[in-house]
Amino acid sequence: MNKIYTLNKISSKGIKLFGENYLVQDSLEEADAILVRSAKMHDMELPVHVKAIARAGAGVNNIPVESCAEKGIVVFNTPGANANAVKEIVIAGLLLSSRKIVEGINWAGTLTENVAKEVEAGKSAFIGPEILGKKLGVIGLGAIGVMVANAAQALGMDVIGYDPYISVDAAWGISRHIHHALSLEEILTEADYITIHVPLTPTTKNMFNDEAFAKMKKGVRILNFSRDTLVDNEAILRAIQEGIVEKYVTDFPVDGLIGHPNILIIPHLGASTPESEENCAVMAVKQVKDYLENGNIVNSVNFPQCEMSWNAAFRLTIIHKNIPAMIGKITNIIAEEGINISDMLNKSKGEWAYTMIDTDTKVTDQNVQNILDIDDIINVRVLSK
Ligand SMILES: NC(=O)c1ccc[n+]([C@@H]2O[C@H](COP(=O)([O-])OP(=O)(O)OC[C@H]3O[C@@H](n4cnc5c(N)ncnc54)[C@H](O)[C@@H]3O)[C@@H](O)[C@H]2O)c1
Ligand SMILES: O=C(O)[C@H](O)COP(=O)(O)O
Repeated sequence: MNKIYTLNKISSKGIKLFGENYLVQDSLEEADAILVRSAKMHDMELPVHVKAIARAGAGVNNIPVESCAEKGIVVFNTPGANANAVKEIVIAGLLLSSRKIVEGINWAGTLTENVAKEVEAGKSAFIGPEILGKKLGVIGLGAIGVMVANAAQALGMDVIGYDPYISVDAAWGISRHIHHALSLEEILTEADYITIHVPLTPTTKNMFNDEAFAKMKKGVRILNFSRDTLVDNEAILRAIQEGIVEKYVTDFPVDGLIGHPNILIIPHLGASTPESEENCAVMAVKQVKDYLENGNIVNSVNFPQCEMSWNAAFRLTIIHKNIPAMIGKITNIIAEEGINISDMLNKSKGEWAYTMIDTDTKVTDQNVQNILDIDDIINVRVLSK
């Protein structure tokens, strides 16, 4: 029986897919895998029985990805599974940043008498420009950025996108009407609206700082549905004060920004639709099951994509450092006991590698230990059909 610890509430549509050989629990005790959304895991002790963590969502900055790799814990996410939900809220954010809809609704809610007359007399305080024909800069053209760029272009915006690491799949999906910016500077200096869709990493942290705001057009509207600290909050407050930023729409409430008239704060609702919660849960559960049962790795952020059809009786999966002569050392141990390898796959990602070896005869416990004893082997699992 595999045990799964759910650190956040995960859609039941996904949980049901585990089936009867799994126990889904709200404790870490003997857990083989953890399902998580935004819960912070950096201070968690992860015991040796944890083999996998699946983030039902995109951002993995809440998970200690590198130290998990060192412990042989495979971390998964669910690329694209919530992208449409985020695209829709970003389009709403674009309109809210422009038209004073929230401000107008709040004001109308305060009226008590002669409401129709008061509305007509007071509504001119809530004028805001149309987005048609305005220039939108999209930073990060991944699953979300591409969808946002295409949707904004379909609404009549002039869209420029910037992503120096764009994937081939994302490039295929982008409308030919989107202008490809060759530098971040181009977006910062030209756009009337800027939306940011990059992961939070040490290099993207505070990407929007004083220097970046100084390059922007006066009256620019900024949308941040990616992560709080991509934007330096002190710097954006200064940019608002100086009249550079007209409106900041963010999905990340933090101290110091609440209640500011030029800032609209949404309580991290980007992925909060039934559809995306289900998509993320289903994808996360399928990936964890496939890893625990078959050893396949799909959509990991710390280990390589590694999938192999399984026709033999046994499978060894080995997590190790990506260094020379490792395969030879492992296969020598298996060959010593006269076992034939019927299929094998080895892939690497950065400093980590993963090897799958299928055999019809079970590798003895002693030889599994001998493999484990090789320097830079992190863990070995023996799976049987
Ligand atoms: N508000 C929400 O609820 C919500 C929901 C989903 C995702 N997110 C956030 O949005 C981020 C993006 O999600 P996604 O699904 O599009 O991820 P993704 O991995 O598909 O796309 C990210 C893109 O950013 C690009 N990129 C990385 N560094 C860059 C840089 N310095 N300049 C320009 N481009 C850069 C990458 O090449 C990639 O194409 C996530 O990491 C997460 O933090 C928020
Ligand atoms: O990175 C993500 O997928 C989003 O920030 C969604 O977070 P959530 O699953 O906590 O809503």
